[in-house]
Amino acid sequence: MNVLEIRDLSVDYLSGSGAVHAVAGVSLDLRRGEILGLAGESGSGKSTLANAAARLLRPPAAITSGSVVHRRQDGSSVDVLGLGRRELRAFRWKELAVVFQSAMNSLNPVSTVGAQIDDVLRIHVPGMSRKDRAERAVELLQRVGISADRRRSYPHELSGGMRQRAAIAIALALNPEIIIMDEPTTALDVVVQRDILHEIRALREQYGFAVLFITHDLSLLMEISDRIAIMYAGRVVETGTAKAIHRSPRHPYTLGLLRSFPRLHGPREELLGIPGSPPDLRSLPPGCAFHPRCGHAMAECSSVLPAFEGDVACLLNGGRGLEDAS
Ligand SMILES: Nc1ncnc2c1ncn2[C@@H]1O[C@H](COP(=O)(O)OP(=O)(O)OP(=O)(O)O)[C@@H](O)[C@H]1O
Repeated sequence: MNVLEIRDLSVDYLSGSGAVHAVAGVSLDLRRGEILGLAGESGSGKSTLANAAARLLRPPAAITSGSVVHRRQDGSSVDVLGLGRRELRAFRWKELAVVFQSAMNSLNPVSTVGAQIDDVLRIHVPGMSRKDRAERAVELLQRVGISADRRRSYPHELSGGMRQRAAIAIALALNPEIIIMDEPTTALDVVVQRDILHEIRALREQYGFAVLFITHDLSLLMEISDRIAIMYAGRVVETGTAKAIHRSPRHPYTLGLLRSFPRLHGPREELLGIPGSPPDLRSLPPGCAFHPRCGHAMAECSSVLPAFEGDVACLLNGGRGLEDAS
């Protein structure tokens, strides 16, 4: 069952030199309780897509088409793009929370982490006593591996990893069904990063929230995601279980991404990278936007836009993409 359904979503950044089509007709489901990884090179539209789903876009960004629907556990649903300001305030934190790349951007520098959790609880759970809020704050911090006495710390007094944990604790405060994490650990060193990611998985088991997890690092995503969606030039070009994407990527771009990151386990392989650079989103090449960089491109790839069929948008092998990439 889905908890979030994105349908045919398009987002432009309007600028003097023409509209940047950052997200172009994306349809994507986030299933209840899953960790869905969203990967793609810088500029492929991952953050724009996530921010649109969380209603965090600001001008010059404009949603030009599509819908985002949150399906609640009780069977009711929320038209996210149609929410008014007041409804939006209730929706955020309670039903959907976001953790950003830099915890410094999500945390308030002049307030202790305990006070910030308290704020969320005070505003959203009016009947909750001060004592219960304090207890809940301690419980949340402990859940993410921060000791109770740290609740009196200001963000600048914490390490980068601790700040990120604190941001996650705040996101968990109201038990949302959806958490969007935009490169939440990118700024951290690899060991801290992996610790936090494994903790997110453990918390997910406990609380059952679904995560839309964004990073450009596919090998990291493989470790923690149940399913993965790959974006290129504003479109989702492949989706699949982490296992399937790892074993047999169908889109040549996915294969290129896989080969551009060192593996965390297994034999060392030469890193190949993807030749060329992503296209200008103001004027995409005709056909498949990846064709100028694709080692498998056929003549028709430069004129026919591949439809997203099954799990992949690629014209190879009658629309099935790569048959065997191993
Ligand atoms: N405020 C803006 N005005 C104009 N263009 C923008 C703006 N913000 C983002 N873009 C463009 O939209 C495209 C998608 O950006 P987005 O940040 O969503 O990609 P991303 O895949 O999340 O990249 P990254 O991994 O670098 O965050 C990029 O080409 C970017 O330059």
